Amino acid sequence: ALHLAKAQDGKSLEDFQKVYNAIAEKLRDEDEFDGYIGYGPNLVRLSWHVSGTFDKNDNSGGSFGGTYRFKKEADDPANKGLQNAAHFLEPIAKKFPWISHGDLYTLAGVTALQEMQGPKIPWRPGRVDADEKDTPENGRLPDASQDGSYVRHYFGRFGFTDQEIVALLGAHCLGKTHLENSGYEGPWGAATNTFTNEFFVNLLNENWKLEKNEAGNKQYNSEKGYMMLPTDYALVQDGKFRKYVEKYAKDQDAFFEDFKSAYVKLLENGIDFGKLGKAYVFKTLDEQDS
Ligand code: HEM
Ligand SMILES: O=C1CCNc2c1cnc1ccccc21
Repeated sequence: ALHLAKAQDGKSLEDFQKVYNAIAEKLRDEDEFDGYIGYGPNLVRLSWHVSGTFDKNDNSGGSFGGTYRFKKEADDPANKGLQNAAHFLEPIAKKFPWISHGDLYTLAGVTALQEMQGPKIPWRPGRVDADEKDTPENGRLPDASQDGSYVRHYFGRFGFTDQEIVALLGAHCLGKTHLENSGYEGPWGAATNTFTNEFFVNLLNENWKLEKNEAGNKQYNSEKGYMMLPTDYALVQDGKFRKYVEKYAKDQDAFFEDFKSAYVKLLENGIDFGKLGKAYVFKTLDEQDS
C-alpha cells in the first residue's frame, strides 16, 4: 500500500520557509564548491536519487523513508559524489531536528531549483523516517551507458510517459559529470548553476562525436567541450523522445511547466498525502528581500 503522509505537529508554511531559507542562504555562502558551480546541482541530484529507488510494483523505495541516511543506500556506487550534498545538509538537519530526512532531501532539491531560477515547485511535507531494514537494495538507479529503449523501460517503473521522461532529463542543464564519481567527464564549458532549457538546445545544436573517455567509457563530445551521456543522446536518437526535445528547445516555458509536474510526481511517487491540504509554494530569497 502507499505510504501515508503524516502532518508534522503544528508546522506550517512559515516553518518550512525557514528551512528553505537556511538551505538557500548556505547555497549563496558556499558558492566555491566544484569550481564555483556550487551545491545546487548536487542537491537536485540527491533529491532525484532518493526518489529514484521507487518501484511501483511493490511500492518499495522512494523518498518517503529517508533511507539515504543509512550506509547501504549512501554507499551505492550510483550515489558516489552525493556525500557532498549530504554533508551540506547535516547542519540544516541539526538546526531543524523536527523535519524528517525524506522531507529534507526533497525540500533541498526544490530549494536549489528555485534558487537557480527554475520554476516554482509545489512541495508537500509528511514523509516519515523508516527503519534501516526498509532501505532499498543497490542497483535501482539508472545506467548512463544505455539507449532509448532502456531509458523508456527504466522510467516505466515509475509510470512515467515519454514526455515526462524528456522533461525530467532537462535537469541535466545543471552541473557536470565527474570522472571519479561516475566514470564520465565534463562539461566544464556548459556546466551551469542556472536552470534553463539549454540541455535541449545543446542536444540539437551541437554536432556530437561518440568518443571513449579516460575511464574507457563512451560519451558524446562536441567541439565546444560539451558532453552528453549515451542516455542523454538517446533522447535525439529515439523519434518519440526527439519530438519533446524539439518542443522544449523552442519553448522554455513549456519545459518549465512540464519539468515542474514531472519532478513533483518523482518526489511524491508512492506517497498518499490524503487530505493533508494543498502543497506549499516557497518564496525565493530574492522575493523576500523587499
Ligand atoms: C536516464 C536517467 C539518468 C541517468 C543515467 C543520469 C546519470 C547521471 C550521471 C552519470 C551524472 C554525473 C554524476 C557525477 O559524475 O558526479 C549525473 C549528474 C546529474 N544528474 Fe543525472 N541521470 C539521470 C537522470 C536525472 C534526473 C531525472 C535528474 C533530476 C531530475 C538528474 C539530475 C542530475 C544533476 C542535477 C546532475 C549534476 C550533479 C552535479 O553536478 O554534481 N539526473 N546524472
Ligand atoms: O549539456 C549539458 C549542460 C551541462 N551539464 C550537462 C549537460 C549534458 N549532460 C549532462 C549529464 C549529467 C550532468 C550534467 C550534464
